[in-house]
Amino acid sequence: MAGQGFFQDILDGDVFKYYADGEWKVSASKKSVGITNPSTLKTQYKVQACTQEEVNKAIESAHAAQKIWAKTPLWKRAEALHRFAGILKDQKNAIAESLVKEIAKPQKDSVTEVVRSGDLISYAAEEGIRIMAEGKFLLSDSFPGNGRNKYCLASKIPLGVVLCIPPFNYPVNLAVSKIAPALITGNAVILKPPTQGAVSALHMVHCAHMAGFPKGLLAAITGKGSEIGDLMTMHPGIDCISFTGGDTGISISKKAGMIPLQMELGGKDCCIVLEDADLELAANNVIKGGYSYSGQRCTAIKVICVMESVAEELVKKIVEKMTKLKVGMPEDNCDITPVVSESSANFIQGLVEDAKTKGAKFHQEWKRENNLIYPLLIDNVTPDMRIAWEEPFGPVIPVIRIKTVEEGIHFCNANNFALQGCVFSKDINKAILVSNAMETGTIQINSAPARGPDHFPFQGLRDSGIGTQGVTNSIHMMTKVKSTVINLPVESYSMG
Ligand SMILES: NC(=O)C1=CN([C@@H]2O[C@H](COP(=O)(O)OP(=O)(O)OC[C@H]3O[C@@H](n4cnc5c(N)ncnc54)[C@H](OP(=O)(O)O)[C@@H]3O)[C@@H](O)[C@H]2O)C=CC1
Ligand SMILES: O=C(O)[C@H](O)COP(=O)(O)O
Repeated sequence: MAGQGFFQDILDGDVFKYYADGEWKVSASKKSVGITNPSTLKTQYKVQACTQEEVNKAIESAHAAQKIWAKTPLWKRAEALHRFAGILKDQKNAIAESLVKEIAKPQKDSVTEVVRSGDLISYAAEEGIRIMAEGKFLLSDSFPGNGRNKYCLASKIPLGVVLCIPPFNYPVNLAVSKIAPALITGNAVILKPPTQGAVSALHMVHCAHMAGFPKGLLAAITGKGSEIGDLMTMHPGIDCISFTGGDTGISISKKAGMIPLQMELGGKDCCIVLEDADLELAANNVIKGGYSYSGQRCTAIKVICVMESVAEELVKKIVEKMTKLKVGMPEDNCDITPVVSESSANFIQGLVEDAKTKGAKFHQEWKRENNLIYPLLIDNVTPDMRIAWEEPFGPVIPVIRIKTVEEGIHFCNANNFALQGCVFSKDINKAILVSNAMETGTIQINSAPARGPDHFPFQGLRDSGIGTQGVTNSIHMMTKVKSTVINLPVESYSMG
């Protein structure tokens, strides 16, 4: 049960506390925010609705703690992160339970998310030591007109306080993907968990608490993003924002000050299937890459552009494999579980109805039971249909039949989103040419799009984000350069 046993300190009655100054606290607001279980439609958990004063205080404490943390030896920082990772993985089943109940993630995927998060933390600890231990030594006479009378020692230093805002679909993994790089580089962290996913995130934070970080270094402030989000993203005490989510990120980028931003937003990942593709492989990847977690992944396949000569055969294979998808509840490890909210389900339904009205071919009947949407493959999709361009974030995939490869590349590049994509072909040379033409952050050749493994660079272009994630890139992004120049009275080689 959430908030029990190892986690008993984080619960106050039926409301989970927020975390600041190294303690679990009850907000002065005396208000809470309900978290609806997507499967039961009932309030599953409640979290504190924190106040502006509590936001201000947490950021103030974070700055104080960060000064001390920045002076903590790198190996000690790494040790604390390894402890955090170990405790988190020990608690994988308890945290998985809250993931199942607040975001309807299948139980097996929920456990995987927690284990993957522990691995990411440990990797960040080691990668961070290597990166932060290295600086740069420059000689002045390497630039024309200069003698060798200046030695420049350049090193990486922390930014200060990093605001980490993860989304509902990975409230643990996409939180630690921000928190771990921030901490190993000597920053403090303010975490604003997604409302749906907040309890899982708070359980993760308790593992960090038990690992023994300095008081105030990490805070978890709960409350609706629409209510306290601006307070945090526009706060003068925030030195960096790392955000993953929807187009909220675009509005945040317009409000934030002169600070480094790392934004990973939506995606419309295009799957181009060429005539020489291994269609069995392609079909298997559409199933795995398009329908897992009910398509609620920014890297999910969101449109298939298949050469018309092989379209019938590919569609037949996909449709047949779709019949094997288990539809039901996350507790039963079903493949297709309820989407995160009624509003999301309604949005998906809107896209489907639009496609129906405009003449798309449905290979399955539309079926919805509350937030549970049965998987659909919508064929003969044309550019006038919304689903050709918009991100359903649900178990619904459009198929566009193309006559030329260029048509597929056009669909990929004409979309506002540009996160990932994939191309299936047995000819690696052809696949590389197509990959190079697809203007997205990542292209997978002969496999479905995916963010993992988590040390790979991961970036969105256009409306899919700014900056690059992936452990190494996040570490670099959460630092700035400090130069110390030693000025010699004469050229350093004057003697001898
Ligand atoms: N790129 C990706 O990996 C993901 C993309 N998405 C896209 O986003 C859409 C909506 O998903 P959702 O998770 O609701 O995404 P949102 O962008 O609405 O929320 C993402 C995070 O931002 C917070 N937030 C909301 N408003 C503000 C604000 N004004 N200032 C600061 N933080 C804020 C949310 O908190 P709160 O929950 O309290 O609102 C949540 O923690 C999806 O349909 C999908 O298209 C969603 C998830 C992952
Ligand atoms: O934001 C998301 O949805 C995730 O970055 C996708 O990660 P995954 O490819 O590992 O599911």
